Amino acid sequence: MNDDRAEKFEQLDHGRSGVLGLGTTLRWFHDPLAVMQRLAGEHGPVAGFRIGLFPAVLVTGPTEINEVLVSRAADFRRARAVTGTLWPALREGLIISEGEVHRAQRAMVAPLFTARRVPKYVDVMVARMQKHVRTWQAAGELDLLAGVQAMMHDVVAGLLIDEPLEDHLDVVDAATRIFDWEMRAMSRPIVAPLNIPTKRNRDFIRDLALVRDWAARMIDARRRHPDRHDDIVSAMLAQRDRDGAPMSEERLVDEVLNLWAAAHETSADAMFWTAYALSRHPGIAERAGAEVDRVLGGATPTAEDLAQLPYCLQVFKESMRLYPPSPAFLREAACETRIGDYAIAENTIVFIAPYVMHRSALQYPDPERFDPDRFAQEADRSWERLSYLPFGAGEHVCIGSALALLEGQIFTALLLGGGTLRIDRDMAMKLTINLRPKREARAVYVPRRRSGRDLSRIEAGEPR
Ligand code: HEM
Repeated sequence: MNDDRAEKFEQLDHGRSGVLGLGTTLRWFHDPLAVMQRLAGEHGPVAGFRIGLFPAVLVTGPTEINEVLVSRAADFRRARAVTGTLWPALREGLIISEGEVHRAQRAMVAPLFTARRVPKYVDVMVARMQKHVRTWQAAGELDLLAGVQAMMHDVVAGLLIDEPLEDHLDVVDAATRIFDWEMRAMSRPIVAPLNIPTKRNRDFIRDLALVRDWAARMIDARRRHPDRHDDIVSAMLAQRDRDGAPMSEERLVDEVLNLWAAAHETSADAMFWTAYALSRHPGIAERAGAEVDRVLGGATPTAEDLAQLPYCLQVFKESMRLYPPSPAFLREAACETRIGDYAIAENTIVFIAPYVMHRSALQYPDPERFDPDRFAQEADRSWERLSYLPFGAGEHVCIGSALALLEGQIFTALLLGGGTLRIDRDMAMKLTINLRPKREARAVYVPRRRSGRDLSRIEAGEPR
């Protein structure tokens, strides 16, 4: 333990074990979001419970979350249940690596995603998102989750490799199935190990080989012709560590898969919930739409325009408060330690739940209300550092947060530039690894009129 005063901390009650404790475990797999809310309501920011035989703790207070992720992070490692399940797909990339491997890899990749560098990617994001939003407008109706997932594959693949997605559709399909396999594996109590040849497992192994082979070819093409490409894979190839060595071939392939997985799933869910929140709050959509009209006047947004669209960014941030794409993430106590007032035994599973903290009245006045003004530039936002964690914190904090904020702001502007979505019912949420809608969300795209013109007909590049 990194603190030798352990004896003064309370023992955490994990409830009953064995068959008697089965109720919480079953409820957890049925509806983890509800169980988390209940546990935090009954026991406060550090709540003990059990998943099957394993002692677990739910951490939902800002100070206590900060202990786990930042100030006492050395006492907590990635949960082995997660790393074991995800290893075949993600291997030694950033998402599940730890220690020296993680630090070295992060030092190579982080410079590509700084707030100064990411505006370079705006044009790719705009072009690819605009194509999809226009298709929705033309169709008039869509399955919103499928729509944003396709859009974000296009965006993320376009950032990784500067080639048309249409030339790589088999790879996108395989990547989609790999990510689905991961989501499923993470949200089931029992999963058939990969060496059992179920159809799902055989498909997964085949898909993985296809995507890794594709990534290796993309890397090779960029290694042979460094001047022909300007994308993230080329930028990773050009990176050097402290000793001047490049990333190995294996690590590069791992990282392509890691970045694609990390960037795609979370971003697609963030776009889904933003569009959904706007559809349920027409007044806020109207206000953001007026900002878009004033600044863009129907033209395609550029990196310079984004500073003039603060309310679109506020909308996106508030959507990630109420609907954090990563509602809970996992750690495991690497030694005997403590969280808040409680002693924590080695190997205890630790759930960190921004979802619960973001909806707590202790942190946010009227927490269930969708109110982008919480994030207004002139508002007091001193709470943001500790109480708002859609991107996590500490050494594993999201490497793509600056990019994700741009994506969300651009998406909001593009969506509202042409109209707004209408979804006629409240969507229930479910937790996979991410926050997903429980059921299909059919959305109707309603074109908006500005100054007597039908915005859905305004083409890119029209003078403002
Ligand atoms: C709205 C979109 C996004 C959300 C909500 C999000 C959320 C998160 C969270 C909560 C973590 C930390 C998990 C933990 O501590 O266990 C994380 C890590 C990570 N994210 Fe994101 N993310 C988003 C977009 C992106 C994008 C666009 C990229 C790619 C450029 C990305 C790449 C990563 C990577 C590589 C990690 C692992 C970092 C490490 O452990 O060093 N994410 N993300």
